[in-house]
Amino acid sequence: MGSSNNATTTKVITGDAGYVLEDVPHLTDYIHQLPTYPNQLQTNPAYSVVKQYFVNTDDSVAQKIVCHKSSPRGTHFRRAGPRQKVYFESDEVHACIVTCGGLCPGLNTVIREIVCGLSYMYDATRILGIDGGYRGFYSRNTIPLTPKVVNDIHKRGGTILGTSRGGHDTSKIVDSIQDRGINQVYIIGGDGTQKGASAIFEEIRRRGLKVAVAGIPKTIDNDIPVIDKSFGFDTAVEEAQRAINAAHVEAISIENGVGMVKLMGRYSGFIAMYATLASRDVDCCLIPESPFYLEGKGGLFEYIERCLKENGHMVIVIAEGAGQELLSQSLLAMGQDASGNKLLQDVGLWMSHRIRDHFARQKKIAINLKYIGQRLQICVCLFIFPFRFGLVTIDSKLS
Ligand SMILES: Nc1ncnc2c1ncn2[C@@H]1O[C@H](COP(=O)(O)OP(=O)(O)OP(=O)(O)O)[C@@H](O)[C@H]1O
Ligand SMILES: O=P(O)(O)OC[C@H]1O[C@](O)(CO)[C@@H](O)[C@@H]1O
Repeated sequence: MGSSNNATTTKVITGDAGYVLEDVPHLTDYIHQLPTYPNQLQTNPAYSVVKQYFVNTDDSVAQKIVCHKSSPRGTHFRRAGPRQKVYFESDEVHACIVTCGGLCPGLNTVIREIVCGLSYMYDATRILGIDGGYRGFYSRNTIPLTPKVVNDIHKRGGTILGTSRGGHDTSKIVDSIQDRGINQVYIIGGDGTQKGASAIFEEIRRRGLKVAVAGIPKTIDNDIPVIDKSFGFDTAVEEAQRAINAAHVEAISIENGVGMVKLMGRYSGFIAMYATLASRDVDCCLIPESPFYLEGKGGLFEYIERCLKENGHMVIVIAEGAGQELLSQSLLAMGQDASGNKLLQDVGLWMSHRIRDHFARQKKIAINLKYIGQRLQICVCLFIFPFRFGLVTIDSKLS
């Protein structure tokens, strides 16, 4: 097998029949002859009885499930999970957890499982919470975390650690990690957060520190191809259906009722699509991936007219990133948030006005449109997926 390291942290390892492993960086890349220790779970009856509990060091997961017999084996990623050998002894572990970016159901459950997993499975006793996202590393006091502290947090929404956008100062963050003697950093957040995590790891590598960095992907949108499902997505879809139900009730209760629901989804429409498919009350689902237009043949207005003539009511779901290109340039100039993300217009509200105006001008059908601009009530937590996320990450980081 050949291997190459580029300037960033991606390690690409190639093998027979076009096998490609896009690997994650590891402490051993820059600290050679790092001692290993037997994973103590091997002697724990709860885990040792489970056949194949431990992940083989060379296990990888294929990016694409479907392949042709003559096509190359394609890109693979390293499989997460517990290894037989670990690089940290229990009493050596000094971990910290930080949450960054927007909220997502299940954040507290992930925090809880990391703390309980490290404590009960690996006997770690020093775990800190970083207050208020990345900037909390250098501007706030830390929060000591124990199983007792996190016992009930999965019943609460949001993140007990707080979160923020912006404020990523790599050098100050790594200074803080170094000064506090932290050697495992668990970072929960979206794509911006993971870019930040990568920058932190690069600085740690540059300083030659024995500090493991674990990025735990948080996307309520479920838009990461490699994982089956991201935590919070199911909750979001369930909540979305409640909004759709409300819109449906509004629509069927009045002549030519149109219920319009805006759902989360800046760049991807998975929440909108799944909620639509589950509900069966939605007549039209607009998502960022699929362009559409309003006027003329095949346009949205024509479709609304047809639905109302056929059924007397209709429900429209729109993901918040859909149709942004239809808004005028002056409306689009909304600026950026502290992390540099483009701020979006309320496309649902804009669309509601356009639909009302169109039918008022046309004078053929008197529509009654109710708009539900649903910002998810992020107070519901998931149990199953966050639980698994927490554990797999700990196991992978120790090894
Ligand atoms: N390219 C980058 N390099 C370093 N840090 C970054 C980068 N992009 C974003 N960050 C930092 O990551 C944190 C979170 O980023 P951001 O606000 O974009 O949320 P996110 O992780 O993408 O989550 P969400 O999906 O909720 O938007 C911020 O503190 C931001 O400063
Ligand atoms: O309102 P905020 O904080 O910008 O974040 C909302 C957006 O974040 C995302 O979840 C992306 O992570 C979008 O789908 C969502 O619309």
